[in-house]
Amino acid sequence: MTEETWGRICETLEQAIGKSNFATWISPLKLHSVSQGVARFDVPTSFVGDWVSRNFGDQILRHLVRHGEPVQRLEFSVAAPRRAPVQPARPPEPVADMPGAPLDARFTFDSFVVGKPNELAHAAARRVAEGGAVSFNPLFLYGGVGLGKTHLMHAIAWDLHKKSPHLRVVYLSAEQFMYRFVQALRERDTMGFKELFRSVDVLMVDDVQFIAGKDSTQEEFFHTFNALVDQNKQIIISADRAPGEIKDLEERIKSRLQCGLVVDLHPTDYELRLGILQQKVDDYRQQYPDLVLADGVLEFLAHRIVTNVRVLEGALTRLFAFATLVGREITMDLTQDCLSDILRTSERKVTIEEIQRKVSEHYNIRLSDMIGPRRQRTLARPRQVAMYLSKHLTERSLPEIGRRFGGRDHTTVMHAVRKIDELRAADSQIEEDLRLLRRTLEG
Ligand SMILES: Nc1ncnc2c1ncn2[C@@H]1O[C@H](COP(=O)(O)OP(=O)(O)OP(=O)(O)O)[C@@H](O)[C@H]1O
Repeated sequence: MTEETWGRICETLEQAIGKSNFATWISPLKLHSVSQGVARFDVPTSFVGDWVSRNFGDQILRHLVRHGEPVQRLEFSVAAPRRAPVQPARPPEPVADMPGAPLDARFTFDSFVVGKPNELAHAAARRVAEGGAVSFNPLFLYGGVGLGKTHLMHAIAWDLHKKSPHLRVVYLSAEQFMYRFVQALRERDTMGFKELFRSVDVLMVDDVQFIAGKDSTQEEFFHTFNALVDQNKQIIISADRAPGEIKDLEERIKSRLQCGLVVDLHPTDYELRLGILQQKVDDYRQQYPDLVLADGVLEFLAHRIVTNVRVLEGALTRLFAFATLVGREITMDLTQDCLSDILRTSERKVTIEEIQRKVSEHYNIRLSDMIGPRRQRTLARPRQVAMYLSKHLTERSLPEIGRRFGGRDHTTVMHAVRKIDELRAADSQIEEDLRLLRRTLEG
């Protein structure tokens, strides 16, 4: 199909669905190809693709057929990443034959919001991005889903590219590493594979937990790792958990991964979520200055969507798209309507029973002692911790919490909460225990 035909179809569509809808949804589509009954379009985001497919798919299909195109199906794929808030000055030239995956232009240090939960990871990433002498090798970033590990790795790569364009910086997922390795095995070119990976200056492998249990890939990864460390080349690794906790990962790899700096990206807190939302809004306003957002909407979202940043971003994108589509200001009502499914699944549903179970596991006491009458310190302290967490992570009242802890009085719960607050300030072990427990419970 020619551009001209698509142009004519667009004119008809614009009349049918109105200027504003057309500008929001159809203009961003780029016809990629029509072949074997499938018309393929590039879209700026998967959200736009889904929306167009659901709301305008039939109309587009009808028009294509009316213009003589034998199309039975439409396909939308994300062509280029969304515009970055601050674009890197110049995208890096891909190094010929390098095995890396492309970098996302949005994932830069400028667009990374720093808060308490990620400040250490951010500082370490910045340090590595400065280049120069390798101070810790590898840098191992870990944390739950969607907390910014990939973002930081890409940011390092962008910065290194900008500062030292000659450096061979390679970013890829552990899955891609395995895929390349299997391909090399199939083509009997493992030497080529080894040479390629050993010639990089900076290697970043994302989601390394993927190679756990995959014996020969682990073996190859281990040798690549050692060869690069011996040459004093920087390695950056990410995973969803600490090296020691990755099941089925060889011990020697675990210990290698622990040799450098291991940093944890903690689950986001309210302030960080709000900061990220504010940054996205500022970014969006550059494109749509007329965006009207009622007071309290961002605070509401930051409070309610605690799962991960990806979900938070998705919620905001949907809200923007919806508001643009219907030409309405983003009010609290619109937010609740439009995001009801996300809000439902993001509700924090920690129960007192869960807290009791996790806390007794953590302190290695019996669950029955959590609610039982015994009062020695080794049992009373975990019980107080569990009461404290029940107060902070559930909506239960003090009397209700007391009842669930073996029928204790609400003043006992109050005392426990106060006691743990005091201990937190004085005893870093308690603070660390609480951090870990919160993380497992909320994660
Ligand atoms: N601190 C932050 N500031 C701005 N954006 C963030 C931040 N943390 C995460 N994000 C955004 O959240 C999304 C998910 O982040 P990312 O892909 O880096 O997560 P991840 O930790 O690699 O997760 P996964 O383990 O699922 O791959 C990205 O769009 C990223 O830009």
